[in-house]
Amino acid sequence: MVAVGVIGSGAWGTTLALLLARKGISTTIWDHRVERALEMQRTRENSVFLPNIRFPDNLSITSDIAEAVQAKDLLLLVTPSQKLRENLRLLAPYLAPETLLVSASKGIEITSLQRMTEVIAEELPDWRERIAALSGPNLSREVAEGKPTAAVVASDVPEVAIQARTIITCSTFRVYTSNDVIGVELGGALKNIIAIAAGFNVGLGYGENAKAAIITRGLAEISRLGVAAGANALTFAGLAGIGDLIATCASPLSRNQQLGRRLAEGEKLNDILQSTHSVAEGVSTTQAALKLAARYQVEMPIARQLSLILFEGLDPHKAVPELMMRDPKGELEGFA
Ligand SMILES: NC(=O)c1ccc[n+]([C@@H]2O[C@H](COP(=O)([O-])OP(=O)(O)OC[C@H]3O[C@@H](n4cnc5c(N)ncnc54)[C@H](O)[C@@H]3O)[C@@H](O)[C@H]2O)c1
Ligand SMILES: O=P(O)(O)OC[C@H](O)CO
Repeated sequence: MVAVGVIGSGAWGTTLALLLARKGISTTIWDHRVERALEMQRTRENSVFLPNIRFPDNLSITSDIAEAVQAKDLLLLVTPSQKLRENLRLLAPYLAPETLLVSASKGIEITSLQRMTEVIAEELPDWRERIAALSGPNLSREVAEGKPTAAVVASDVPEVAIQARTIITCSTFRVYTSNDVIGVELGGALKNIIAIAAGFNVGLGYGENAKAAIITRGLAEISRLGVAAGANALTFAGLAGIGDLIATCASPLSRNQQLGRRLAEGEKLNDILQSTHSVAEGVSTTQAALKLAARYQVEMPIARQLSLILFEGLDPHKAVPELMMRDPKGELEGFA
């Protein structure tokens, strides 16, 4: 029988655990805090991130990392991206040689500028050939409620992507495979920057034209950096690219979009971050993306203006005209 461990019990880790358990897979979800694990065991729900969605009986919750990791066919790594490395170090002693490692986190490690699968490969070199990344337009609440959703799992090793797809796919969650790990991971991470910008659009009361411009010019920015980093440009026309941009820029369920809206409405970044347990990956990804953009010498004007607003106090009302009045350009400049 297939057994899966899920490292990280936020909204997405819990949702993926629910999907797998509902499919009949023996699933163990790990929370790094004993008291939260005990509470979920007792109440059989994740009242913080997914209230009123009951856990199936074959979903176990633990704060014992060995129990979550030992004898698993697949481990889903779903921590905030800046916390992945420390968790890999914690789980490494218990990992079986045949376990597949699938990252479902969407971010870039700010200290190393590595994608999540690069962090995994560096920390766990013996599992190099067993790593994959899962991404796509996957707002957790909709997935947990069983609404039809599609995603993509990418690996350098085709059989690994296929094995992961077989384990994760179910009647409400259709998983495609890809061999473009760079594109799938960068699409998922970088769209969070654009989702924050889309939140500004909501908060500032701009309309649908502006939203469409943010999505399409955001896609141009993501694609420029992605291709320079080695991704296949076509990946950004797929689920991990435009697909995820549409979902997060359109839906008020997106935490990154919510953060942008609240900033535009006058709240301070630190106050917003302190007011929530949820991770808005776009904040750290904006910093990481601009460093990568400098490395690859590509322009990311939306990310740059967002960074000035987030970290240097630029007034969003000034940021937008500055963005609009940059040097005129051809639409496809920077691609050829
Ligand atoms: N929520 C979604 O809809 C969704 C969908 C796809 C991908 N993701 C990605 O999944 C990742 C996790 O997001 P989420 O939405 O599940 O989280 P969340 O924002 O709902 O909650 C954060 C989680 O991180 C945990 N955490 C904090 N510090 C930790 C540590 N040191 N070690 C382990 N866990 C720690 C918290 O306990 C909490 O469970 C992010 O990279 C996110 O972008 C989220
Ligand atoms: O809520 P967000 O903004 O972290 O987005 C969640 C998912 O990444 C959507 O695909």
